[in-house]
Amino acid sequence: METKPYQVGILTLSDKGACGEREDESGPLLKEMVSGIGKVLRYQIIADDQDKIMMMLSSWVDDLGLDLILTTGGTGLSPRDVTPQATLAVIDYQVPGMAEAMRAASMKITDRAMLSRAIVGVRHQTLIVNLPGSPRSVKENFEVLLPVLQHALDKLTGDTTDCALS
Ligand SMILES: Nc1nc2c(c(=O)[nH]1)N[C@H]1C(S)=C(S)[C@@H](COP(=O)(O)OP(=O)(O)OC[C@H]3O[C@@H](n4cnc5c(N)ncnc54)[C@H](O)[C@@H]3O)O[C@H]1N2
Ligand SMILES: O=P(O)(O)OP(=O)(O)O
Repeated sequence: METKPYQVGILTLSDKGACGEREDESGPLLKEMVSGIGKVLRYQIIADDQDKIMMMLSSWVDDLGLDLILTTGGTGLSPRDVTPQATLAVIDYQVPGMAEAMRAASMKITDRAMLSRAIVGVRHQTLIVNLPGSPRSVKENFEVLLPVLQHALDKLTGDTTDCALS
C-alpha cells in the first residue's frame, strides 16, 4: 500500500536544553526514529512552561496543520514537569491505549516507567504524543508505537478502508 509522507513536528521540553546548558539528544533521536513515517517540518527546544507549550502545540496544529507532533521531556513529577497538563489543555480527546502500551512495555524494563504521565491525544486531525525526556526512555517508549503509527495517522486523516485483520 502507498504510504503518505506525514508532516511531523518535534518539540523538546527542557529547561537546561532551552538555555543551552545541555545538548538535546532526544529530539534528534526522534527525528531519526520517525523518518520512515514522515518529514520533520518543525523542531524546537523550549523551556518547561505550560503556556508556551500550549501555544506551540496549538499553533503547529491550527496554523501549520502538522499530522504528528512528538514531544519529549517534562512528563514526570518534578514541579516544572508540565507537558501532560499542557497537552491535556489543547487536545480534543485522548488515545489512552497508546500511552498505556508505552508504559506497560516500559514497566518490563524499569519500574520508574510508572512515573511518566505521558499523554497521547488528538487535536483536530493531529496526533500529539508525549514521550519522557531521556534518550533511552524516548527509544524504549517510541519503538512501542512505531508499528501502529502509520495506521493511526491513516485513520486520523480520513482513510475509510476496512481495517479488520483477516
Ligand atoms: N522506557 C522508559 N520509560 C521511562 C524511563 C526509562 O528509563 N525508560 N524513565 C522514567 C523516569 S526515571 C521518569 S522520572 C519519567 C518521567 O521522565 P520526564 O519526562 O520527566 O523526563 P525529564 O525530567 O524531562 O528528563 C529526565 C532526564 O533525562 C535527561 N534528559 C531529559 N531531556 C533530555 C534531552 N532532551 N537530551 C538529553 N538528555 C535529556 C536528563 O538527564 C534529565 O534529567 O519517565 C519514566 N519513563
Ligand atoms: O532541564 P530539564 O528540564 O531537561 O529537566 P531536568 O531538571 O529533569 O534535568
